[in-house]
Amino acid sequence: MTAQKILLLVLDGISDRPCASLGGLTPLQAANTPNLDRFATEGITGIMDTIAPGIRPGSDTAHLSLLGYPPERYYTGRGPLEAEGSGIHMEPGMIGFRCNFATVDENSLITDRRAGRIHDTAALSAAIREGVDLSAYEVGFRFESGAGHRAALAFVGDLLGDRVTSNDPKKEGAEPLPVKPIGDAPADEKTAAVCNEFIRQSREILFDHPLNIERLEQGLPPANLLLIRGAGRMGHFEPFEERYDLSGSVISAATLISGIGMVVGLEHIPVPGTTGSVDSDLPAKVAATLRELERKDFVLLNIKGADEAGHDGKPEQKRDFIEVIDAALEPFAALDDTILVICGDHSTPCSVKDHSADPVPLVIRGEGVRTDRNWAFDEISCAEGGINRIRGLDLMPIVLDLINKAHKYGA
Ligand SMILES: O=C(O)[C@H](O)COP(=O)(O)O
Ligand SMILES: [Mg+2]
Repeated sequence: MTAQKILLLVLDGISDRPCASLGGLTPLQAANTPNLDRFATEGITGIMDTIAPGIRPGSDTAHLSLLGYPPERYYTGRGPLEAEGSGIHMEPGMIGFRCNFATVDENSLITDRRAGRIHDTAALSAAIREGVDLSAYEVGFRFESGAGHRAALAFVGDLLGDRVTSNDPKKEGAEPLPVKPIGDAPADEKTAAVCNEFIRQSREILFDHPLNIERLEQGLPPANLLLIRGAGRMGHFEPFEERYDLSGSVISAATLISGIGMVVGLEHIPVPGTTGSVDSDLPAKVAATLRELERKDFVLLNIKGADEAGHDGKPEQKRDFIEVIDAALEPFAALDDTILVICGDHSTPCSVKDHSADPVPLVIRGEGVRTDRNWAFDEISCAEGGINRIRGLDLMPIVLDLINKAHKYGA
Protein backbone atom coordinates (compact mmCIF):
# COMPACT_ATOMS: atom_id res chain seq x y z
CA MET A 1 0.00 0.00 0.00
CA THR A 2 1.27 3.48 -0.83
CA ALA A 3 0.64 6.22 1.71
CA GLN A 4 -1.85 8.78 0.38
CA LYS A 5 -1.55 11.60 2.86
CA ILE A 6 1.09 13.83 4.39
CA LEU A 7 1.39 15.18 7.91
CA LEU A 8 4.07 17.87 8.19
CA LEU A 9 4.75 18.42 11.87
CA VAL A 10 6.99 21.41 12.49
CA LEU A 11 8.46 21.53 15.97
CA ASP A 12 9.22 25.23 15.98
CA GLY A 13 12.74 26.11 17.06
CA ILE A 14 13.24 22.59 18.49
CA SER A 15 16.95 22.26 17.73
CA ASP A 16 19.72 23.83 19.71
CA ARG A 17 23.41 23.84 20.49
CA PRO A 18 25.09 21.94 23.36
CA CYS A 19 23.98 23.45 26.68
CA ALA A 20 26.40 23.50 29.61
CA SER A 21 23.58 23.15 32.14
CA LEU A 22 22.48 19.93 30.37
CA GLY A 23 25.92 18.37 30.56
CA GLY A 24 26.81 19.47 27.04
CA LEU A 25 23.70 17.96 25.45
CA THR A 26 21.09 19.84 23.46
CA PRO A 27 17.62 19.99 25.05
CA LEU A 28 16.41 17.53 22.41
CA GLN A 29 19.23 15.11 23.24
CA ALA A 30 18.64 15.54 26.96
CA ALA A 31 14.88 14.97 26.72
CA ASN A 32 13.38 11.50 27.09
CA THR A 33 11.53 11.11 23.78
CA PRO A 34 10.33 7.54 23.22
CA ASN A 35 7.82 8.50 20.53
CA LEU A 36 10.13 10.70 18.50
CA ASP A 37 12.82 8.01 18.79
CA ARG A 38 10.35 5.38 17.64
CA PHE A 39 9.54 7.46 14.55
CA ALA A 40 13.29 7.83 13.92
CA THR A 41 13.72 4.06 14.26
CA GLU A 42 10.85 3.29 11.91
CA GLY A 43 11.68 6.05 9.42
CA ILE A 44 14.54 7.69 7.64
CA THR A 45 16.34 10.62 9.20
CA GLY A 46 18.57 13.50 8.22
CA ILE A 47 19.30 17.13 8.83
CA MET A 48 17.99 20.10 6.89
CA ASP A 49 18.97 23.68 6.18
CA THR A 50 15.50 25.12 5.80
CA ILE A 51 16.90 27.93 3.61
CA ALA A 52 20.60 27.20 2.96
CA PRO A 53 23.73 26.44 5.00
CA GLY A 54 24.72 29.44 7.09
CA ILE A 55 21.46 31.32 6.58
CA ARG A 56 19.50 32.06 9.76
CA PRO A 57 15.88 31.46 8.80
CA GLY A 58 12.94 33.44 10.07
CA SER A 59 9.92 31.29 10.87
CA ASP A 60 8.20 32.91 7.88
CA THR A 61 10.82 32.15 5.22
CA ALA A 62 11.44 28.71 6.78
CA HIS A 63 7.79 27.67 6.59
CA LEU A 64 7.47 28.98 3.03
CA SER A 65 10.45 26.82 2.07
CA LEU A 66 9.10 23.76 3.83
CA LEU A 67 5.85 24.16 1.90
CA GLY A 68 7.86 24.43 -1.31
CA TYR A 69 7.39 28.15 -1.98
CA PRO A 70 10.84 29.66 -2.63
CA PRO A 71 11.00 32.65 -0.28
CA GLU A 72 13.07 34.72 -2.72
CA ARG A 73 10.08 34.57 -5.06
CA TYR A 74 7.16 34.65 -2.61
CA TYR A 75 8.25 36.48 0.53
CA THR A 76 7.02 40.06 0.83
CA GLY A 77 7.62 40.56 4.55
CA ARG A 78 6.32 39.03 7.76
CA GLY A 79 3.69 41.66 8.46
CA PRO A 80 1.07 40.71 5.84
CA LEU A 81 1.34 37.01 6.77
CA GLU A 82 0.99 37.70 10.46
CA ALA A 83 -1.95 40.02 9.72
CA GLU A 84 -3.76 37.44 7.63
CA GLY A 85 -3.33 34.84 10.37
CA SER A 86 -4.63 37.30 12.96
CA GLY A 87 -7.91 37.78 11.12
CA ILE A 88 -7.03 40.90 9.11
CA HIS A 89 -7.75 40.21 5.49
CA MET A 90 -5.00 41.94 3.51
CA GLU A 91 -6.54 43.72 0.53
CA PRO A 92 -4.37 45.19 -2.24
CA GLY A 93 -2.82 48.46 -1.06
CA MET A 94 -2.79 47.52 2.62
CA ILE A 95 0.52 47.48 4.49
CA GLY A 96 0.82 44.83 7.22
CA PHE A 97 3.08 44.69 10.28
CA ARG A 98 3.87 42.26 13.08
CA CYS A 99 3.71 43.91 16.52
CA ASN A 100 4.97 43.01 19.98
CA PHE A 101 3.42 44.28 23.18
CA ALA A 102 6.57 45.36 25.02
CA THR A 103 7.59 47.16 28.22
CA VAL A 104 9.42 50.48 28.48
CA ASP A 105 10.53 52.05 31.74
CA GLU A 106 10.33 55.70 32.82
CA ASN A 107 13.59 56.40 30.96
CA SER A 108 12.09 55.07 27.73
CA LEU A 109 14.35 52.03 27.80
CA ILE A 110 12.84 48.73 26.70
CA THR A 111 12.98 46.37 29.66
CA ASP A 112 11.06 43.48 28.06
CA ARG A 113 10.42 43.02 24.32
CA ARG A 114 7.53 40.70 25.18
CA ALA A 115 5.96 42.39 28.22
CA GLY A 116 6.60 39.36 30.40
CA ARG A 117 5.14 37.09 27.71
CA ILE A 118 1.77 38.59 28.46
CA HIS A 119 -1.28 36.51 27.58
CA ASP A 120 -4.65 37.84 26.57
CA THR A 121 -4.12 41.30 25.20
CA ALA A 122 -7.66 41.53 23.79
CA ALA A 123 -8.63 44.48 26.02
CA LEU A 124 -5.47 46.38 25.06
CA SER A 125 -6.09 45.80 21.37
CA ALA A 126 -9.70 46.96 21.73
CA ALA A 127 -8.50 50.18 23.40
CA ILE A 128 -6.04 50.77 20.56
CA ARG A 129 -8.72 50.21 17.92
CA GLU A 130 -10.99 52.61 19.78
CA GLY A 131 -8.48 55.31 20.62
CA VAL A 132 -5.92 55.65 17.82
CA ASP A 133 -6.89 58.15 15.15
CA LEU A 134 -4.84 58.41 11.96
CA SER A 135 -7.37 60.52 10.04
CA ALA A 136 -4.89 63.42 9.85
CA TYR A 137 -3.03 61.15 7.40
CA GLU A 138 -6.24 59.90 5.77
CA VAL A 139 -5.24 56.44 6.86
CA GLY A 140 -7.41 53.77 8.47
CA PHE A 141 -6.02 50.79 10.31
CA ARG A 142 -6.80 47.32 11.59
CA PHE A 143 -5.23 45.95 14.75
CA GLU A 144 -5.68 42.45 16.21
CA SER A 145 -4.08 40.52 19.07
CA GLY A 146 -2.22 37.32 18.27
CA ALA A 147 -0.93 34.59 20.58
CA GLY A 148 0.88 35.83 23.69
CA HIS A 149 2.66 39.15 23.25
CA ARG A 150 2.02 39.17 19.52
CA ALA A 151 -0.31 41.37 17.50
CA ALA A 152 -0.77 42.47 13.92
CA LEU A 153 -1.43 45.85 12.36
CA ALA A 154 -2.42 46.93 8.88
CA PHE A 155 -2.76 50.39 7.40
CA VAL A 156 -5.39 51.13 4.79
CA GLY A 157 -5.06 54.24 2.65
CA ASP A 158 -3.73 55.75 -0.52
CA LEU A 159 -0.08 56.33 -1.32
CA LEU A 160 1.34 54.12 1.38
CA GLY A 161 4.74 52.46 0.88
CA ASP A 162 6.09 49.32 2.51
CA ARG A 163 9.79 50.15 2.63
CA VAL A 164 10.18 51.31 6.21
CA THR A 165 12.37 50.27 9.15
CA SER A 166 11.20 48.99 12.54
CA ASN A 167 11.15 50.69 15.94
CA ASP A 168 12.33 47.41 17.49
CA PRO A 169 16.02 47.59 18.52
CA LYS A 170 15.77 43.78 18.96
CA LYS A 171 17.37 43.98 22.40
CA GLU A 172 16.48 45.05 25.87
CA GLY A 173 18.11 48.07 27.54
CA ALA A 174 17.80 50.18 24.39
CA GLU A 175 15.32 52.88 23.42
CA PRO A 176 12.73 52.23 20.73
CA LEU A 177 14.00 53.47 17.38
CA PRO A 178 12.22 55.95 15.14
CA VAL A 179 10.63 54.27 12.11
CA LYS A 180 12.33 55.57 8.97
CA PRO A 181 11.67 55.27 5.26
CA ILE A 182 14.16 53.14 3.35
CA GLY A 183 15.03 55.54 0.54
CA ASP A 184 13.22 58.75 -0.26
CA ALA A 185 9.99 57.63 -1.92
CA PRO A 186 7.13 59.85 -0.66
CA ALA A 187 4.91 56.79 -0.05
CA ASP A 188 7.53 55.27 2.27
CA GLU A 189 8.00 58.63 4.02
CA LYS A 190 4.27 58.75 4.61
CA THR A 191 4.14 55.19 6.01
CA ALA A 192 7.05 55.93 8.33
CA ALA A 193 5.28 59.04 9.64
CA VAL A 194 2.05 57.07 10.13
CA CYS A 195 3.96 54.34 11.98
CA ASN A 196 5.55 56.83 14.35
CA GLU A 197 2.19 58.47 15.01
CA PHE A 198 0.54 55.09 15.58
CA ILE A 199 3.29 54.12 18.03
CA ARG A 200 2.99 57.47 19.86
CA GLN A 201 -0.78 57.36 20.24
CA SER A 202 -0.90 53.69 21.18
CA ARG A 203 1.77 54.27 23.81
CA GLU A 204 -0.38 56.97 25.44
CA ILE A 205 -3.38 54.66 25.43
CA LEU A 206 -1.43 51.75 26.87
CA PHE A 207 0.34 53.84 29.52
CA ASP A 208 -2.60 54.13 31.90
CA HIS A 209 -4.82 51.34 30.63
CA PRO A 210 -6.47 49.57 33.62
CA LEU A 211 -4.95 46.23 32.60
CA ASN A 212 -1.48 47.74 32.82
CA ILE A 213 -2.20 49.43 36.16
CA GLU A 214 -3.31 46.02 37.39
CA ARG A 215 -0.14 44.38 36.02
CA LEU A 216 2.01 46.97 37.78
CA GLU A 217 0.19 46.28 41.05
CA GLN A 218 0.88 42.56 40.56
CA GLY A 219 4.56 43.23 39.92
CA LEU A 220 4.21 42.24 36.24
CA PRO A 221 5.76 44.23 33.38
CA PRO A 222 3.13 46.47 31.78
CA ALA A 223 2.46 46.17 28.04
CA ASN A 224 3.00 49.87 27.46
CA LEU A 225 4.68 50.03 24.04
CA LEU A 226 4.16 48.49 20.62
CA LEU A 227 7.19 47.33 18.67
CA ILE A 228 6.30 47.02 15.01
CA ARG A 229 8.25 45.24 12.28
CA GLY A 230 8.03 43.26 9.07
CA ALA A 231 6.25 45.86 6.90
CA GLY A 232 4.94 44.43 3.67
CA ARG A 233 2.10 43.99 1.21
CA MET A 234 0.45 40.67 0.56
CA GLY A 235 2.12 38.67 -2.21
CA HIS A 236 0.54 36.29 -4.69
CA PHE A 237 0.73 32.60 -3.90
CA GLU A 238 -0.09 29.76 -6.22
CA PRO A 239 -2.72 27.77 -4.33
CA PHE A 240 -1.32 24.68 -2.60
CA GLU A 241 -4.07 22.51 -3.99
CA GLU A 242 -3.23 23.50 -7.58
CA ARG A 243 0.49 23.23 -7.01
CA TYR A 244 0.39 19.73 -5.52
CA ASP A 245 -3.10 18.38 -6.19
CA LEU A 246 -3.52 18.01 -2.43
CA SER A 247 -6.22 19.46 -0.20
CA GLY A 248 -4.87 20.72 3.10
CA SER A 249 -5.33 22.25 6.54
CA VAL A 250 -3.11 24.17 8.92
CA ILE A 251 -3.20 23.82 12.70
CA SER A 252 -1.16 26.40 14.56
CA ALA A 253 -1.68 28.78 17.45
CA ALA A 254 1.04 31.03 16.04
CA THR A 255 -0.72 33.53 13.80
CA LEU A 256 2.26 33.80 11.45
CA ILE A 257 2.06 30.11 10.61
CA SER A 258 -1.73 30.06 10.27
CA GLY A 259 -1.37 33.13 8.04
CA ILE A 260 1.16 31.38 5.80
CA GLY A 261 -1.10 28.36 5.59
CA MET A 262 -4.12 30.48 4.80
CA VAL A 263 -2.46 32.50 2.05
CA VAL A 264 -1.46 29.33 0.21
CA GLY A 265 -5.03 28.09 0.58
CA LEU A 266 -4.83 25.67 3.51
CA GLU A 267 -7.89 25.70 5.73
CA HIS A 268 -7.07 27.09 9.16
CA ILE A 269 -8.45 24.89 11.94
CA PRO A 270 -8.55 26.75 15.26
CA VAL A 271 -8.12 24.52 18.31
CA PRO A 272 -9.42 25.82 21.67
CA GLY A 273 -6.87 25.67 24.50
CA THR A 274 -3.82 26.09 22.31
CA THR A 275 -1.61 29.03 23.17
CA GLY A 276 1.54 28.77 21.06
CA SER A 277 3.38 28.49 24.33
CA VAL A 278 4.62 25.81 26.74
CA ASP A 279 1.15 25.61 28.34
CA SER A 280 -0.62 24.71 25.09
CA ASP A 281 -3.17 21.89 24.92
CA LEU A 282 -1.14 19.57 22.68
CA PRO A 283 -3.44 16.53 22.92
CA ALA A 284 -6.23 18.74 21.53
CA LYS A 285 -3.97 19.72 18.62
CA VAL A 286 -3.04 16.12 17.91
CA ALA A 287 -6.71 15.06 18.01
CA ALA A 288 -7.64 17.89 15.63
CA THR A 289 -4.83 16.81 13.29
CA LEU A 290 -6.10 13.24 13.18
CA ARG A 291 -9.60 14.53 12.40
CA GLU A 292 -8.25 16.69 9.58
CA LEU A 293 -6.32 13.77 8.11
CA GLU A 294 -9.64 11.95 7.76
CA ARG A 295 -10.90 14.58 5.33
CA LYS A 296 -7.78 16.20 3.85
CA ASP A 297 -4.65 15.03 2.04
CA PHE A 298 -2.18 17.28 3.85
CA VAL A 299 -1.93 18.83 7.31
CA LEU A 300 0.64 21.35 8.49
CA LEU A 301 0.85 21.16 12.28
CA ASN A 302 3.06 23.66 14.09
CA ILE A 303 3.99 23.30 17.77
CA LYS A 304 5.61 26.48 18.97
CA GLY A 305 6.55 26.29 22.67
CA ALA A 306 10.13 24.97 22.35
CA ASP A 307 10.99 28.03 20.25
CA GLU A 308 9.80 30.31 23.05
CA ALA A 309 11.99 28.48 25.58
CA GLY A 310 14.93 28.94 23.19
CA HIS A 311 14.22 32.66 22.79
CA ASP A 312 14.00 32.93 26.57
CA GLY A 313 17.32 31.08 27.00
CA LYS A 314 15.81 28.31 29.19
CA PRO A 315 17.37 24.89 28.35
CA GLU A 316 15.61 22.99 31.16
CA GLN A 317 12.23 24.41 30.19
CA LYS A 318 12.92 23.52 26.57
CA ARG A 319 13.94 19.96 27.47
CA ASP A 320 10.87 19.50 29.66
CA PHE A 321 8.50 20.85 27.02
CA ILE A 322 10.04 18.55 24.41
CA GLU A 323 9.05 15.66 26.69
CA VAL A 324 5.49 17.05 26.82
CA ILE A 325 5.47 17.23 23.01
CA ASP A 326 6.77 13.69 22.75
CA ALA A 327 4.06 12.29 25.01
CA ALA A 328 1.38 14.09 22.99
CA LEU A 329 2.60 12.58 19.70
CA GLU A 330 1.85 8.98 20.70
CA PRO A 331 -1.41 8.77 18.66
CA PHE A 332 0.57 9.45 15.46
CA ALA A 333 2.17 6.00 15.84
CA ALA A 334 -1.11 4.52 14.56
CA LEU A 335 -1.02 6.48 11.27
CA ASP A 336 -0.76 3.99 8.43
CA ASP A 337 -1.84 5.75 5.24
CA THR A 338 0.14 8.90 5.99
CA ILE A 339 3.71 10.00 5.45
CA LEU A 340 4.69 11.57 8.76
CA VAL A 341 7.33 14.27 8.48
CA ILE A 342 8.74 15.76 11.67
CA CYS A 343 11.28 18.57 11.56
CA GLY A 344 12.20 21.97 12.93
CA ASP A 345 11.83 25.22 11.01
CA HIS A 346 15.11 26.59 12.41
CA SER A 347 17.26 26.15 15.48
CA THR A 348 16.68 28.50 18.42
CA PRO A 349 19.71 27.91 20.65
CA CYS A 350 19.21 28.91 24.28
CA SER A 351 22.69 30.44 24.19
CA VAL A 352 21.75 32.68 21.23
CA LYS A 353 18.16 33.46 22.37
CA ASP A 354 17.34 33.79 18.69
CA HIS A 355 17.39 31.69 15.54
CA SER A 356 20.65 30.24 14.28
CA ALA A 357 21.65 28.60 11.00
CA ASP A 358 22.40 25.22 12.63
CA PRO A 359 20.51 22.65 10.56
CA VAL A 360 17.36 21.06 11.98
CA PRO A 361 16.68 17.33 12.50
CA LEU A 362 14.25 15.60 10.17
CA VAL A 363 12.46 12.27 10.12
CA ILE A 364 10.20 10.86 7.41
CA ARG A 365 8.22 7.79 8.37
CA GLY A 366 5.49 5.87 6.60
CA GLU A 367 4.62 3.05 4.24
CA GLY A 368 7.31 2.51 1.61
CA VAL A 369 9.91 4.76 3.22
CA ARG A 370 13.40 3.31 3.34
CA THR A 371 14.81 3.19 6.85
CA ASP A 372 18.28 3.83 8.15
CA ARG A 373 20.24 2.71 11.19
CA ASN A 374 19.50 5.78 13.27
CA TRP A 375 17.09 5.22 16.14
CA ALA A 376 17.14 8.64 17.86
CA PHE A 377 15.52 11.95 16.94
CA ASP A 378 18.05 14.62 17.78
CA GLU A 379 20.42 16.99 16.02
CA ILE A 380 23.47 14.72 16.28
CA SER A 381 21.91 11.30 15.57
CA CYS A 382 19.87 12.53 12.60
CA ALA A 383 23.07 13.87 11.01
CA GLU A 384 24.02 10.20 10.49
CA GLY A 385 20.71 9.29 8.86
CA GLY A 386 19.90 8.17 5.36
CA ILE A 387 18.47 11.47 4.12
CA ASN A 388 21.83 13.09 4.83
CA ARG A 389 21.54 16.88 4.52
CA ILE A 390 18.90 18.60 2.42
CA ARG A 391 17.35 22.05 2.04
CA GLY A 392 13.82 23.00 3.00
CA LEU A 393 12.78 23.30 -0.63
CA ASP A 394 13.76 19.64 -1.18
CA LEU A 395 11.19 18.39 1.30
CA MET A 396 7.93 18.62 -0.68
CA PRO A 397 9.40 16.91 -3.77
CA ILE A 398 10.71 14.05 -1.62
CA VAL A 399 7.39 13.59 0.13
CA LEU A 400 5.35 13.91 -3.07
CA ASP A 401 7.49 11.15 -4.54
CA LEU A 402 6.74 8.92 -1.55
CA ILE A 403 2.99 9.25 -2.14
CA ASN A 404 3.59 8.65 -5.87
CA LYS A 405 2.54 12.14 -6.90
CA ALA A 406 5.89 13.13 -8.37
CA HIS A 407 6.15 13.63 -12.12
CA LYS A 408 8.84 11.94 -14.14
CA TYR A 409 11.58 14.28 -15.37
CA GLY A 410 12.21 13.08 -18.90
CA ALA A 411 10.34 10.56 -20.99
O1 LIG B 1 7.86 34.12 18.75
C1 LIG B 1 7.85 34.80 17.71
O2 LIG B 1 6.82 35.27 17.24
C2 LIG B 1 9.13 35.05 16.97
O3 LIG B 1 9.65 33.87 16.51
C3 LIG B 1 10.10 35.76 17.85
O4 LIG B 1 9.66 37.04 17.95
P1 LIG B 1 9.99 37.98 19.20
O5 LIG B 1 11.47 37.92 19.44
O6 LIG B 1 9.56 39.33 18.76
O7 LIG B 1 9.20 37.44 20.36
MG1 LIG C 1 9.95 29.40 14.13
